[in-house]
Amino acid sequence: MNYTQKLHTTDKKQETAVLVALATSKQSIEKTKEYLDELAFLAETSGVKTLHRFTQKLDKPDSRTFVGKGKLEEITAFVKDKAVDMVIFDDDLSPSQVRNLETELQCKILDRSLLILNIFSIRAQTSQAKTQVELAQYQYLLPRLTRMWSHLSKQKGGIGMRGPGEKELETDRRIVRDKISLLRDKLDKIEKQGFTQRKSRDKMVRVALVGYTNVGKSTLMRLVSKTDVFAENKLFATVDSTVRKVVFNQIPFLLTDTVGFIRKLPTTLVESFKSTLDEIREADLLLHVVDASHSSYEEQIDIVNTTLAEIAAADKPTILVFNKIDLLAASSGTNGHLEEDEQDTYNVEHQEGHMSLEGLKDSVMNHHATDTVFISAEKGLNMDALRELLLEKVSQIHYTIFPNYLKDQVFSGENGQ
Ligand SMILES: Nc1nc2c(ncn2[C@@H]2O[C@H](COP(=O)(O)OP(=O)(O)OP(=O)(O)O)[C@@H](O)[C@H]2O)c(=O)[nH]1
Ligand SMILES: [Mg+2]
Repeated sequence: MNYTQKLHTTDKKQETAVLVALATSKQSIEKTKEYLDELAFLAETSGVKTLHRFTQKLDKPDSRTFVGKGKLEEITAFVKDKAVDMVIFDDDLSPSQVRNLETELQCKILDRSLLILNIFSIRAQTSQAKTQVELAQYQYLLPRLTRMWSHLSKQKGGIGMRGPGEKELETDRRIVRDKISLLRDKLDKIEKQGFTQRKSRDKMVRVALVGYTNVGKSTLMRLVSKTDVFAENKLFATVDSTVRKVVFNQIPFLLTDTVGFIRKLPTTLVESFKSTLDEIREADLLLHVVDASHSSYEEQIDIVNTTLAEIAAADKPTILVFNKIDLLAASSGTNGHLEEDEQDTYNVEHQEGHMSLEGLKDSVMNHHATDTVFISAEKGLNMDALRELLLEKVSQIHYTIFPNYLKDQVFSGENGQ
């Protein structure tokens, strides 16, 4: 697909963007700024450089052009002056808004969903994940197939290019619908295989790592399962789920690393990733990993819980794992210290005004009734506490599901290793 063409750092010239978001009656200016940080990080993960951010206070988005007239002129001038490749909006735009904005700005117009879809398409490794992303992209595209929004236009490169005429559009829509049903069939087949695979693992307790993107799930997975799992300071480093067998004190369990969540995760993505998310839905225990150093960790917990509810995986036994405690303000003996140049600006920005580990613990005690543990997966801090809690929970579940486990082990002559 043309509009999903990968924006890579390998491109000769790095693509540039300006970001736009509104502070509305429902969204404070502080929140808006924070969302823009995240949007810039998403752009960076896509290989796009952010040159400037525009915010505007409006009660609600302008129905024609999202921002008001004056702000649009300001953005247009900047885009012309700096020959900016694209303007990225933090909220979804209607097809007519896209049309009007394209006419005015004369460059590519993207929204957060499209950016996330693009990153997923870069990251997907397995044929299942690739198919899921492609399905999500076509579903995103279908209602937006207007004159200005077609992927089937000539090979101009980049994402969100100008489209063809009305007649070709009808053909395009038909092609997209056919493609969607084809991809659904393909996914059905892959899912059937996956189901058989999962069934054959029935004899073990299943634990899934869940959490907001970039909180350290893969880092923790690597530490616990002692295997190489890809982790990176980028959003959505993991799109495919990985399963590893872990044995603690003779109790085996399966640990799954899963795709991270984010605010405004495109619904088409959640839908087409349903089967990957089955790993979460079918888990016996969730390790909900939280970036304790992020100023909005509470909101991120809420977003994860909401997404879990959407995929029918709420109300499972859960351990809240507060990670990255090495980045908290030093006041406790367990704190590690991170060299300043080891962190990128994103982390630094979010470190300002941070509470200490004690402050965090107090606040968590007051808000969360679930089991909690405070660790640093990167520095290996407090891992014993996590292991202990995990072992306790896993054994509980293990002996509930497999009451005859020990007996079976003895009679089959295995030692449970
Ligand atoms: N300082 C610090 N950094 C950490 C810690 N754990 C993970 N990180 C860093 O956080 C970044 C994200 O880690 P990942 O393990 O890729 O996070 P993830 O949750 O798997 O992210 P996605 O797959 O993108 O959802 C990486 O740069 C890690 O090195 C920690 O305890 N302390
Ligand atoms: Mg990951």
